[in-house]
Amino acid sequence: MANAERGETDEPAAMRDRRGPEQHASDSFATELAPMTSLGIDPRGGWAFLFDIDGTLLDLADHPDRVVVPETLLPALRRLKALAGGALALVTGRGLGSADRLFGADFDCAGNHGATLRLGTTLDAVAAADDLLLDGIATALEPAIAAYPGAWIERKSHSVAVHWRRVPEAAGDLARAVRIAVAGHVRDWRLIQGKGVIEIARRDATKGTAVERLLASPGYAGRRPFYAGDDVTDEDAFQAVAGLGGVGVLVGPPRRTYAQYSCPAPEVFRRWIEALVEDA
Ligand SMILES: O=P(O)(O)OC[C@H]1O[C@H](O[C@H]2O[C@H](CO)[C@@H](O)[C@H](O)[C@H]2O)[C@H](O)[C@@H](O)[C@@H]1O
Ligand SMILES: [Mg+2]
Repeated sequence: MANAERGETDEPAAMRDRRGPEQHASDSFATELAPMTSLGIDPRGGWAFLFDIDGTLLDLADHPDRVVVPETLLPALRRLKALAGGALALVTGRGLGSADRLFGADFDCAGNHGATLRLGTTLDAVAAADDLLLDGIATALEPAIAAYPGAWIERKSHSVAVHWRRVPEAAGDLARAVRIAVAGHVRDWRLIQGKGVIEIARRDATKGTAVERLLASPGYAGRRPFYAGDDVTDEDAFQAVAGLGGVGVLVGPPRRTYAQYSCPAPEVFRRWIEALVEDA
């Protein structure tokens, strides 16, 4: 992926955040991934299936509201959920409402990069929101955004995301503006440089903590996690899943990752899910 799309660096932001001075970027990263086709998964075999949304289940689009949920995907996910005894959850950077608009509220969902969790109909706000701070940051960013028509701010319950997918040349300036806006708050807030976006998110909630929380929840506890994701924020989840004896699949072009398996594209991943439930 181009630097402009990720921001200014190829190094996963989630990694930079976590790494202490004594560690090196290559620690624990896989250098070669096994193809996902070499994975033998029995959907009834005690797995908990955890899927990222954008770039994993769904192809990326130029705006989060313009993604398409292929009509074969929902029935396949429902069937997989049934085969897995209900242990299927979405783990996304989107807010819960945004995820539910795409998938219905049929699936458990960890939203906002781990800051929120909905299990069935039970909403568990894992982390406290800080509306005052996030509103202030969003307001402070408005002039920088206005300089680049096509860039925009997504204000979520627990984060602010600045999108530049439509104006990749804005990546450097906008990332800089976000760093400045968040400068006095880095003790509690971190930056996630994703695909065409930079997000301000809580430090105490990640997709890794979401995985751990899910796997400690009724219906998931005692199962082996299977996690598929595509972006830097999924690295926290891959690491958590590895620690729980599970399997991580990186969807998209190979890169340094804590996942052990690879899948070239969301379309291939969807076909894998469909074949898995058809064969079961
Ligand atoms: O964790 P995910 O489920 O992968 O969600 C990550 C972010 O997804 C959305 O933005 C990304 O997808 C958009 C639609 O394809 C795309 O236009 C944008 O450039 C991507 O960054 C969503 O808007 C964010 O809130 C999520 O954090
Ligand atoms: Mg993703």
